Formats: sequence, structure tokens, C-alpha cells
Amino acid sequence: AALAGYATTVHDVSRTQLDDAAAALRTRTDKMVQSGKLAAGDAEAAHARLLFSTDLGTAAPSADFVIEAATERLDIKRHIFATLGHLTPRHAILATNSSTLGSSKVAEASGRPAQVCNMHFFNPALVMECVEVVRHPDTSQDTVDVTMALARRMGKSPVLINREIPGFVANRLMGAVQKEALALLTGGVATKEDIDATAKKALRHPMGPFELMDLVGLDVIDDIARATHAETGDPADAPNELISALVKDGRLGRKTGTGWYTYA
Ligand SMILES: NC(=O)c1ccc[n+]([C@@H]2O[C@H](COP(=O)([O-])OP(=O)(O)OC[C@H]3O[C@@H](n4cnc5c(N)ncnc54)[C@H](O)[C@@H]3O)[C@@H](O)[C@H]2O)c1
Repeated sequence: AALAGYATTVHDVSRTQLDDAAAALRTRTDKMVQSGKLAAGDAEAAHARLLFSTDLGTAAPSADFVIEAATERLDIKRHIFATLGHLTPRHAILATNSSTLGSSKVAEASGRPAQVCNMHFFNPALVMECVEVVRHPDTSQDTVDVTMALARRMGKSPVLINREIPGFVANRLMGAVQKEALALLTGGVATKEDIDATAKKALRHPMGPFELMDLVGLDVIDDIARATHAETGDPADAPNELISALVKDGRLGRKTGTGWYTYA
């Protein structure tokens, strides 16, 4: 947002997280300047537009648009949306970056459900182009239009998702590929190495499905499956036994040095 010219406040309850965020943003813009993707002056101007605060009351009263990206817990998010409903100007749009919680779950708490939607970025947000804008049944057309326009001003390619559905579009597509990859492995059709090689060499995916699962974190994938299954009750959404076993073993992927693969 700051790179797109907006005065931006980054809020977190943890000062340490804010310090880490400030340092991480500095590292990222330094790299962009070094590689010629960003002018040094533009980077400095963006940093000058950023404020970091643990006090929501500092930023909220002048905010036109809020993107909530706090811990993936409904009670925390509902509390934040209720607070924002009191603190922000009447016209402000309140978006959630949640990957799994549809904005209808927090809309009522805000007291202005028509001005609430999901604005779902992908990791790392400065690099990945897609933003999923997801409307809930009471999201107004104005809210959708402004959120899509804001994403474009941020240099993103937003896509509109007309109906809340677990996983939205990107994670559903990724989930379908993962599910098929796991079925092929379990059925003895091919090794995980050959399945990954096929995805890369035949379909030009930058990573194979097993490599990608290791990157995301097998615990995260297991958690998402549990949450989705709880919501849909569809046996096809149930957590995968092979992944659950790896998680139980502490093999969570790259972050623990071992998952589907072992990392030096
Ligand atoms: N990690 C990803 O790749 C990714 C991608 C897209 C969307 N998301 C979504 O973004 C959100 C955050 O994910 P994450 O992986 O960064 O989680 P995280 O648990 O790493 O970070 C959550 C942050 O929220 C802060 N927080 C907790 N309570 C708060 C409160 N009341 N007010 C303000 N800040 C508070 C925590 O201090 C922490 O810094 C989730 O909704 C997630 O679904 C994550």
C-alpha cells in the first residue's frame, strides 16, 4: 500500500512483530532497488509513508481502508472487526486477508456488513500478483469495485469470487492437484519424485505438488484440511492420512528440514 502511494499504518499487538515487519520490508525494498525493480527514491518515499503502531486507536480514526491479517482465529478477528466498526470513519471498507474464513463470519460484528469482504493476498505479498476479492451475500457492489480498484493500484491482478467457498479459487485448485498427487502416490502409480517431475516438465508448474506441500508446511495443510472438512462435512475434504502421519512424526516440511523430502 505504501509503495502505491498510500499513507499506511501497520498495526500488530506485538511490538516485536512490528519491528520484524519493518526490518523485513527494508530488506525487501533494498533487494528491489539492487535488482533495478524499484528506484531508491521511491523506496524511501514508501518507507516515509509507513507508520508502525501497537495502538489501533492511532490509525483507525483516519483509515479509509483496512486490511486485517491477524492470527487465523475467528474470535480474534470478530473482536478486531467490532473494534474497527467503532473506530474507523463510516465510509471505511474493512477487508480480511483470511485464507479460510469467509468475511460473512466477521461482517455483522463490524456493524457495516455491506462494507466488508475478503481481500486475499498470496505469499510473499510484494511479489505474487494475484489478489482474490471475495464477496459475501451482503457485500455491496461499491465495496467490490473499490477493493478491486485498490488491488490494481497496488499493481496486482485481482480476481472476483462471487460466492464464499472454502479455499476460494487458488487454494481449491492447489488442493485438487495435491489430492490427485496423493492418490497417484498411494495407488503406486508413480513415485513422488516422478509425480513432481511430471508437474514441472509437462505442465510447467514451478514446483511439484510434494515440493510445494513441503514449502507451505505439512502442518498448515493438515490444519486447512481439518477446517475445510469441519465446514463441508465432505469425506473428500478429510485430512490425508499420509500427511497426518508425517505431522505426527514432526516432519513438517522445509521448516523442520524434513517432510516429503529431506533438506540439507
Ligand atoms: N501465511 C500465509 O502464507 C498467508 C497467505 C494469505 C493469507 N494469510 C492470512 O493472513 C492472516 C495472518 O496469517 P499469518 O500466517 O501471517 O499468521 P501469523 O500467526 O504468523 O501472524 C499473525 C499476526 O497477528 C498478530 N495479532 C494477533 N492478534 C492480533 C490483534 N488482536 N490485533 C492485531 N494483530 C494481532 C500476531 O501478533 C501476529 O503478528 C490469516 O488470516 C491467514 O489466513 C496468510
